[in-house]
Amino acid sequence: MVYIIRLKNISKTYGEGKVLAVDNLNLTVPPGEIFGFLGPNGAGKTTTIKIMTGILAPDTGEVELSGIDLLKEPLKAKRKFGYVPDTSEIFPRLSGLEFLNFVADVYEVPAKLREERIPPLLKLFSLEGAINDRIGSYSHGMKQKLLVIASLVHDPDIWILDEPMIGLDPESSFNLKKLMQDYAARGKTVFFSTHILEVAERLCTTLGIIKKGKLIFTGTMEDLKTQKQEDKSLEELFLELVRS
Ligand SMILES: Nc1ncnc2c1ncn2[C@@H]1O[C@H](COP(=O)(O)OP(=O)(O)OP(=O)(O)O)[C@@H](O)[C@H]1O
Repeated sequence: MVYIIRLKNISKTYGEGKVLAVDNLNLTVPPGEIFGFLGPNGAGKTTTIKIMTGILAPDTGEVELSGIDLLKEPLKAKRKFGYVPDTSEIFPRLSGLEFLNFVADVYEVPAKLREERIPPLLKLFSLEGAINDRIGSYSHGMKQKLLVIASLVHDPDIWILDEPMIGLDPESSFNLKKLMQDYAARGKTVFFSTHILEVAERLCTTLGIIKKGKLIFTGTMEDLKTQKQEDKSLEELFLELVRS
């Protein structure tokens, strides 16, 4: 089996070892999946995503993205993914377009490809009219959409999003979900965290559930129903799992 994302024995503590945020986590994702990462508040989702994207170093363990060891070859591995963080704090003095060009410069995206990729995304998220305005004047949702577009300028193999639907209006949220599906249909991989279980149930091809830093389930919705021997909604099964 070929995996595009592989986390091996990842552990992470905060506060000089007092808080065990991620506890010996193992996770693999094959290409072409839409992987939904679920778990209660404080379960370790953001910490795992920050480790997966090289923002935080794990105490122990290995991260492999597209076959590249993130800890040994960070720059090479970081080219493989686009990342949408759970905060939308971006340079307030830059215009939206300056920010997108800055990101495209970092990833060395040629002008021709920028011209191909950026305008359709601006149109999709209705940002064309604001693209020359300073980011400081944007609403939370507009910043979020700009970050989504920025994460795709280099057309990465892996798209990692932390709580991406928060603050998006219904149309933008719909467009984002469609974009995720189109992306996976091209054989690429989407990994995102969410608390919106209806979205996860409809959109994800694989689910991962984390509780107190441990992965307590990975598989399809069907696998979850089989494991629990119950034909219930994801919401009901999820609550049963995390309460037990
Ligand atoms: N910088 C930090 N310093 C100390 N503890 C932290 C820090 N960041 C996270 N934690 C703790 O680590 C644990 C995991 O947090 P994390 O943010 O990864 O969870 P999460 O699943 O993303 O939660 P949420 O759904 O609320 O966003 C929690 O107990 C949290 O309080």
